[in-house]
Amino acid sequence: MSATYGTTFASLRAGAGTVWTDYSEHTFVEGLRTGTLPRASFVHYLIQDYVFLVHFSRAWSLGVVKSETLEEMKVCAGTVDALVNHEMALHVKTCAAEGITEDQLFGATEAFENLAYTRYVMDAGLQGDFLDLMAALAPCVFGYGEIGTRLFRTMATDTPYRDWIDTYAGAEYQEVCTTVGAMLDAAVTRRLGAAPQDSPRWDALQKRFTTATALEVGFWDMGLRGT
Ligand SMILES: Cc1ncc(C[n+]2csc(CCO)c2C)c(N)n1
Repeated sequence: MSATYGTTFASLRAGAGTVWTDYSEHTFVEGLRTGTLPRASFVHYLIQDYVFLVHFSRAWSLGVVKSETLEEMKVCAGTVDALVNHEMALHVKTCAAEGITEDQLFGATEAFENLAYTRYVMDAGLQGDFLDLMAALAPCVFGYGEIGTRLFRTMATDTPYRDWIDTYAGAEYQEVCTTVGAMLDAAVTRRLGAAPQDSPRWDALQKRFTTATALEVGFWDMGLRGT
């Protein structure tokens, strides 16, 4: 499954070891799949995730700044557009049904796990180059792609979280993952050559990816906790 998102992701995913499955098979994810996740946890997660996406849009915008090719720029700019003008709409729609307005979402107080993750990613990009930023962004993009695909195949037919699963399993989002995966492979080859794992930079990139994956685990934990 991960192979369809490119070889860089496949290597980083393998390098993250069990942290990857702690993320992609988290109890929160299992609750979405079976439908047993408490509604309050889901709504709490969505409110936090809205704020998360605001900051991820800023991080992808930094990707435009750090791009070295037009293709990199197009993918980053396209992701900012998709996030700000489309993906956040799922959050707005679901929260509106709970009586929560978009202004309230935008002004929500961030949980520490949320703050830690988004600012870690931003700092990776500010301190490093395009690859440092992409290594920190990658678990989010491909992880949700992988989770969406698996949940779509195995979900309980009556799970109330079908909209969420459909969003990430859908062709539109899967296409985003494929495009970002191809862009990432090209970006890595351009900067590190054909054997990137032999590069002195690889360990640092793997560390960024694994840390961002662990921060995804923390984000699910925060969602489950519901506070
Ligand atoms: C905690 C958390 N992690 C990942 C995603 C998924 N996601 C975040 S930005 C984006 C678009 C491409 O980068 C996608 C799919 C999320 N919503 N919340």
